[in-house]
Amino acid sequence: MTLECRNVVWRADGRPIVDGVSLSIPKRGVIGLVGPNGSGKSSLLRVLAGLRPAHGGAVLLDGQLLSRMRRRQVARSLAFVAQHADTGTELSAHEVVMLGRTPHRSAWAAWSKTDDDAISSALRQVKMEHKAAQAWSTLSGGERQRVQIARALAQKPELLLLDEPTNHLDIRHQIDLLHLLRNLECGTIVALHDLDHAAAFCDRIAVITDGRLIAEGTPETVITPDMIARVFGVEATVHPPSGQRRPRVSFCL
Ligand SMILES: Nc1ncnc2c1ncn2[C@@H]1O[C@H](COP(=O)(O)OP(=O)(O)OP(=O)(O)O)[C@@H](O)[C@H]1O
Repeated sequence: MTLECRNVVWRADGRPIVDGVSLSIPKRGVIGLVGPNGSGKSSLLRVLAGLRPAHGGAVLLDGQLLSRMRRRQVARSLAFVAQHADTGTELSAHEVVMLGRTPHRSAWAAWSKTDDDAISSALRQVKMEHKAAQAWSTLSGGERQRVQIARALAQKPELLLLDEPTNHLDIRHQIDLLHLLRNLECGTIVALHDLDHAAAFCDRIAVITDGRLIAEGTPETVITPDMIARVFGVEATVHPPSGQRRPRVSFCL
């Protein structure tokens, strides 16, 4: 299954926030979406997830217009983890992850072993089994983030869209999560601020600024001093650590 947007435009208050973006998310591999604050990353991900209707262009899921598909059908294929995902405060962590099974269940179906296995596996993947019974409202920011990722994994998506999933996580959990994403058997697009993480874990990098996609390619071709200066206005050098291929950024502070 692939997700593709063609010349997509999304406006707010008449202003183009996503401005003619064309991008393909293949069925395997991780695309890192990078760009400055307010450049349109979250807006693009929401349009790709079908949560905001595009004002121009088209979003296609396996060649079909996403806007014509039923929400449930979309949710069986595609999971989205928002930047500040919240949920009912009365729920436990386990119950939040159970929500991920909703697209696969009918209202009258009994809870199945497949559902249970998907939830246990998702909690295990984000290392949150030990907190499964704890109330959502009492979890830390990083724990909530990991539970939301488990909810998306329990959905068993073929495509996963994540908006800055590492932003509440300590460095150990950031690295664990990025390894996890890289090893998933689904196509993934992930908005990231850390250029080194994007370079180290993503197969391709898409750069967005002022709502426009200005570069897309392998980390080696995209993460360059010129791009960093042009897009972020920061001077940097870029070298792979010895014996490695992927770029590593040093900012001139
Ligand atoms: N519903 C809306 N109404 C008005 N402006 C909006 C709306 N949604 C987004 N914007 C504006 O669009 C721009 C892009 O926002 P978006 O959240 O997509 O950026 P981002 O690249 O994800 O930023 P960040 O890195 O800070 O999370 C911002 O200037 C934001 O204020």
